[in-house]
Amino acid sequence: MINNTLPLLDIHRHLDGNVRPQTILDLGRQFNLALPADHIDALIPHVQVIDPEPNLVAFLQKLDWGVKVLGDYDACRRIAVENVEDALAQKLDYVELRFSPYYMAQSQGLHPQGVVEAVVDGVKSACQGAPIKVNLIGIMSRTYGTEICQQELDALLAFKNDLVAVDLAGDEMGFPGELFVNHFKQVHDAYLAATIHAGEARGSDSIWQAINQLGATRIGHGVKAIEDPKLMDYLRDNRIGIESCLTSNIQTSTVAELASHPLKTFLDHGILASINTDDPAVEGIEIEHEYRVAAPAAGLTQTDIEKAQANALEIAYLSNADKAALRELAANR
Ligand SMILES: O=c1[nH]cnc2c1ncn2[C@@H]1O[C@H](CO)[C@@H](O)[C@H]1O
Ligand SMILES: [Zn+2]
Repeated sequence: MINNTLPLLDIHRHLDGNVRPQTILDLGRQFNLALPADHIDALIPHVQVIDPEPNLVAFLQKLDWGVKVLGDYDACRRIAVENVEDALAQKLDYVELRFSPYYMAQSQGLHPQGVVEAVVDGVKSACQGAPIKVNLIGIMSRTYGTEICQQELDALLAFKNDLVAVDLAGDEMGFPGELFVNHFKQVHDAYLAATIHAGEARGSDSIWQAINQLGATRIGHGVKAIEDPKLMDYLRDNRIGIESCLTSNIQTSTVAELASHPLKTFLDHGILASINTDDPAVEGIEIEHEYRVAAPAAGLTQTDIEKAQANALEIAYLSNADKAALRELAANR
C-alpha cells in the first residue's frame, strides 16, 4: 500500500500511452476519423490490453489509436492537460511524463516540434496552482530508425529547457541501443540526463550498453538485470535507478507472472528500484493498483513497498532541494 507520509511519485509514465478512451472517441468524432468502435465498451478492447500480449511489439500496438486521433496541436495539448488531471486524481505529488513527439505527430501529419510545444504548454497550464509537480522526458521512438530519431531529437532539443531527460523507447529487439550512440552524445551535450528502456525485450547486455555507451543514469524496466550478478552489483554501487512497471511487464510477456518478477530481488540487493505505471490507460491500471495489488503479488512486503516508494524520490530528476521539499510536504500531512 501507498504510505501517505512519503511523497508519491510516478517516474515512468508515458503521456501518449495514457490517452483516455473517451478522449479517443471525442477526437475521432472531431476529426471525422473512422474508429474501430463508436462507444466506449466496444472501443476498450482496441485501446486497452485485456490479456497479456505475446510480446512487447504487440503490446505497443494498443497505444496506436491514442495518437491516431491527434488531428491538431490543440488535441496534443488536450491530452497533456488530461494527463496532469489524471495524475492529480491519483494524488501523485510528482510525475515525470514522457512522450514521443514523432509518434504523436506522424499519423495526422503534424510537425514534431509543434507537438513538443503543445505538450509543454498544456502541462504548464494544467500545473498552474495545482498541488503537483511535473517534469517532462522526451522520447526517441527507436522503432522509426536512426534518421527519424534524429528529427525527433532535434524537435526535443528545441525545447531542451523544458525537459529533464531523453529516453529511448519502442522496439528494443529490432533497434538495439548501439544504433543511438551519436544521438545520446547530443543529449549529454545539451546537459540532459538519459533514461533508457533496456533489458525489457533484450538481455542484460542491453542494460550494460545503455549505461556504458548511452550514459543512462536510470533504466526503464531493466528486468533482465536479474540474469547478471555483476550488473546487479554495478546498479547498486553506482546508484543507477530501475523504473519497474509490474503490470506492464506481465502484459508484454516480459515476465510470466508477478510472483516471479525480479523487483523484490532488486530491492533486497539494495538497488534503487521503484514502482511505476508505464502506460496506465492502455494497461487499465493506475499507480494505486500497482502499490496495492501488483506489488504484494510480486512478493513485496509493506517495508519493501515503502522502500520502493522512497527510491522513486531518490532517483527522480529533481534537485536535492526539491526532493527535501517533497519529503517535508508528505511528512506533515
Ligand atoms: O513498455 C514499453 N516499452 C518500450 N516502449 C514503450 C513502452 N510503452 C510505450 N512505449 C513507446 O513509447 C513511445 C510513446 O511514448 C512509443 O514509441 C511507444 O511504442
Ligand atoms: Zn515505458
